[in-house]
Amino acid sequence: MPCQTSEELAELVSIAREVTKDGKIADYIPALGEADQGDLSVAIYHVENTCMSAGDIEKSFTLQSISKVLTLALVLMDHGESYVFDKVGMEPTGDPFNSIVKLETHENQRPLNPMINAGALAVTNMIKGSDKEEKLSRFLAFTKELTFNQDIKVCHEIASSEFENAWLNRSLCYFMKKDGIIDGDVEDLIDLYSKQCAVQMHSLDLAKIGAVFALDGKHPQTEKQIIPKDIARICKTFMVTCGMYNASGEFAIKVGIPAKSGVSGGIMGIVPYHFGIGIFGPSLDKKGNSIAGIKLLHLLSEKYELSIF
Ligand SMILES: NC(=O)CC[C@H](N)C(=O)O
Repeated sequence: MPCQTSEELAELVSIAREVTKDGKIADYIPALGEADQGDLSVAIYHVENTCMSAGDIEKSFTLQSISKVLTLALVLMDHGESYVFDKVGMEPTGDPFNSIVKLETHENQRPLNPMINAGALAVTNMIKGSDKEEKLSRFLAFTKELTFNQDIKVCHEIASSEFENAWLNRSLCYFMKKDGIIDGDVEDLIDLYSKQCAVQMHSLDLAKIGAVFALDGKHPQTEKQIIPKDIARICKTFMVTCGMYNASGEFAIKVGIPAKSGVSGGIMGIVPYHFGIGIFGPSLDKKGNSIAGIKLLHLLSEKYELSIF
């Protein structure tokens, strides 16, 4: 079904686009640095299978940290709650997403939650599969099912760019290996994680994944229960408490919807039982969230009273 561009949505995008100049594109993964600072797109996918979009919707982007929600859902389905939360905690952190400090100073060596890099790497390590290829293909199959789009693939340029520069993520892995949180080959894990983060899509695909979570794990198009309701609930709760990194508290107050962002500038938002939101705006604020994406969600939430609180 083709999207209809709503004028109202386009107007909000043009207001939000103004702040793109105040942010910065992430370049610690060099290939991400090629994005256009002024880009902003949004798609809204309603659970009744209608959608609206505005802005640069033809632009694709990589999931980056948004993929952490999907791998969490997958490993919870693979192993169940107690296995997963034995290795990764449930508490938010005031530290940046890639911080290593709590692994050493926290009394329990588990990473604090699955939305920071340490926790996400531990989660990726738990994906079932005989080797990294099988694990990646299971993750891709899951993403294709969620988006109902068989064309979803990994952007190998961005995956390699991350792999070649992931020194801090490697450090997190070796630290966790010492404590028995992860096992296996660290290079294989970094390869798999870099590829998972480099899965590429459009705002509409992301909005559709949001719609699946909005329906407690049921796909709006196929009506198949892709994620068990309880697991969808756990993922949404983490999105509220940790989804916007160490800006999650302020975001919960100002916007008030479960959301997850990535350093590519993507944000997935969920308005329970109504719709999923997919945003792409690569200009980031100081905490690594899409600066115009947050502005746009703020405008949408105020105008349509979207806060769940
Ligand atoms: N915040 C993010 O989106 C981080 C994801 C990125 N791939 C990393 O590990 O650094």
